[in-house]
Amino acid sequence: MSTFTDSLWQAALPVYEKILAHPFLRGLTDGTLPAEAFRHYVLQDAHYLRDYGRGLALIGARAASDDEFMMFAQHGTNAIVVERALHEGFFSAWKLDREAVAAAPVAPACHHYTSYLLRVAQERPYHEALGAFLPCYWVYWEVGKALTAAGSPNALYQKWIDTYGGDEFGATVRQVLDVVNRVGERLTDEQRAGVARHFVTGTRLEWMFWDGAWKMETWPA
Ligand SMILES: Cc1ncc(C[n+]2csc(CCO)c2C)c(N)n1
Repeated sequence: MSTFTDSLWQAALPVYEKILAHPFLRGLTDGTLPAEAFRHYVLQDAHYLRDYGRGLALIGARAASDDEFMMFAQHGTNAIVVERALHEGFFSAWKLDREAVAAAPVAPACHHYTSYLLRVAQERPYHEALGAFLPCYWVYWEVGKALTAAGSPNALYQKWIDTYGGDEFGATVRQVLDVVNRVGERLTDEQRAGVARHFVTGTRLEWMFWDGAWKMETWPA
C-alpha cells in the first residue's frame, strides 16, 4: 500500500534526481571533488547542525505526543553530538580549532536553509514543520545508500559516506517516517499538500546547500 511519505517522495523526485546528478556528489564518489569544496561543505554543516538541532527542539516542543517530543528532543541533542564529532574528526585533521570554525561566515545557502527551517518551526503548523525538516533525514539516507553502493577512492569522502549509508542512520530515518505517516493520517488533503510543499522546498534547499559548497559561494557584497 502506498503511504503518505511515498507521495511526498514522488513530489520531490525531480529535485532528488538533480541532487544525485550534482557534480558535488558525483565528485565524492569518483574522487574529483576539490578538497576546498568539501571543506567549505563541512564548515557550513557545522553551522547548519547547530541550528537544525535547535529547530528540532522547537518542533519537539510542539509535538502532539510525548513519544514524538522525546524523539525530536533526542535527535536535536544528537545534531550537536554530530557537530562535535566533526571537530574531533575533520576539523582537527585540518588544524581548525573551535574559534576558527565559529568565525567562518555562514554562507548564503546555509543561511537561507536554516533561516527557513527555524521560521517554519516557529510559525507554521506542526505538520508543515515536519515536511520542512524531513528532507534533511530522508534525502541524506537515500544519498547515503546510493553513494555507499558507488564507494569513493578518497578516505575522507568515504568516511562521510559511511555516516549516512549505514543501518543505524536508516533506523533513525524510519522512525521519523513513521511519525510523518501517523500524523498524515489525521490531515485533510489540503493540509497534506501543505506538507508536500515544504518537503519539496526543503529538498531544494538541500540541493542548494551542496551547490553552494561546490561553488564555494560567499556573500556577493
Ligand atoms: C545540510 C545537511 N542536511 C542534512 C544533514 C543530515 N542531518 C543533519 S541533523 C540530522 C538529524 C538529527 O540529528 C540529519 C539527518 C546534514 N548533516 N547536513
